[in-house]
Amino acid sequence: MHPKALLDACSELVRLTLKFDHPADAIVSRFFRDNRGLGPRERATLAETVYTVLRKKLLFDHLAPSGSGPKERRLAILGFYGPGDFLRSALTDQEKRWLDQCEAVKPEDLMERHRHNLPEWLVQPLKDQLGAGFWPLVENLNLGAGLDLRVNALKAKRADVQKELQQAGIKAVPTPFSPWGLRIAGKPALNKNEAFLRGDFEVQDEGSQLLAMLVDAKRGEMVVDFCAGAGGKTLALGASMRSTGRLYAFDTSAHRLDALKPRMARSGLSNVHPAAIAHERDDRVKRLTGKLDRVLVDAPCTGLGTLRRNPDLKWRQTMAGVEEMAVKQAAILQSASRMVKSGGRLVYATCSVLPQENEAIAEAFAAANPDFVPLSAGEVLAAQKVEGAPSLCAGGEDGQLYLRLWPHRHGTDGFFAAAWQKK
Ligand SMILES: C[S@@+](CC[C@H](N)C(=O)[O-])C[C@H]1O[C@@H](n2cnc3c(N)ncnc32)[C@H](O)[C@@H]1O
Repeated sequence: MHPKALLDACSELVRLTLKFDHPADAIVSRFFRDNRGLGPRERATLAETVYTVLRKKLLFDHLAPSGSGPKERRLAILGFYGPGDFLRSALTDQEKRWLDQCEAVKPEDLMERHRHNLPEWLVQPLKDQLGAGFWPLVENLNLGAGLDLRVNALKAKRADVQKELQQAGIKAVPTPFSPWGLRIAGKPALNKNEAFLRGDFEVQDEGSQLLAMLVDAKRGEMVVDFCAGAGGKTLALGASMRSTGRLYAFDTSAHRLDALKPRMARSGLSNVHPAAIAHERDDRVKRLTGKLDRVLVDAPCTGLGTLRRNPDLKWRQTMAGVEEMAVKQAAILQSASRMVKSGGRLVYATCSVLPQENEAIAEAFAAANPDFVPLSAGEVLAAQKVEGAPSLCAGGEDGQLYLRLWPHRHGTDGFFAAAWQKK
């Protein structure tokens, strides 16, 4: 594609994304579906340009007014993903001079907001938690996320999958904490890979794998994945149960559960029972009162732990939205907890980094439910020989009560999890 045409396409995609009426990944996928002639390189340029604009929106909004032409074009020029001379061949002389000026701006001369590119309401909660770690997080969020795989322990060994990928020209290294994880450099297409089609692995962030380890579902047990969605964690739980026992995958979205079905077929699991529920107090839930060995509540959340891959979320969420979400999270956790049997385990998890969705929910639940005894996430993971388990945790007297993962510290998305045992 000619550089000018590619820049025009980038500008159009930036324009569509900045309406914020749908998630950026959905808008990008739709754009690709509508423009089937785009090659892999052009797609990469388009997607990365849009994601850079979303990541650095405050800075680019600050620089854009000094240029001319449609705003989305100026933003696409600033965020363009690709060689500088390729981009410059699409620009007018005036645009080239403007871009030179923008590139000459030194970070130290910028205001703080133009360096962190975060909405104000999100800055303080992050600074309060991270102190000096705030800026390393900011830098990490700009790098984008890697690609992690979870090897399906039911079907394959990690070393064998690693070798097979290597033979297919894909370099993968074991993840540092999860015994099932492989981390891949770049973003190779995997959906036609033979090992993938055989069900030997799934794409899953190492953080999600660690959540499944915290649940530690065993052979023959009765387990519920309460907010199963497309079943990422369901599949990990099913494999750790070695496809025995009974694993219910509940979700209010039948549409999301539908996406679990082909994954289940590949995985070889025969113990998974997906079921759409109307809400968290559904009759299905009531019928299982006191019957479950393990219940995972992977609660709906703001997703602010996934900003590396979903940078639009910081512009699509608000503090009012967080508060609304917290009410829902508390209600789901309370209702799901009724299914746990005496001696059983309850795990509450989010992919958010905000205490309002995490510690606050866990603390309020613990205070209202003295029959649930908090478990130390650090101890649960150390018992499964997760290396450096305490470094993955925070909270409680010994700093090991909750699983608390951060992109800049652990190379995963941001995750929180709390676990309890029912008396
Ligand atoms: C964080 S996502 C789950 C991701 C999934 N566990 C995975 O690993 O791929 C949260 C899910 O909660 C579901 N949900 C929202 N409200 C719910 C409710 N009241 N009861 C059960 N599920 C709910 C959403 O449809 C969404 O799929």
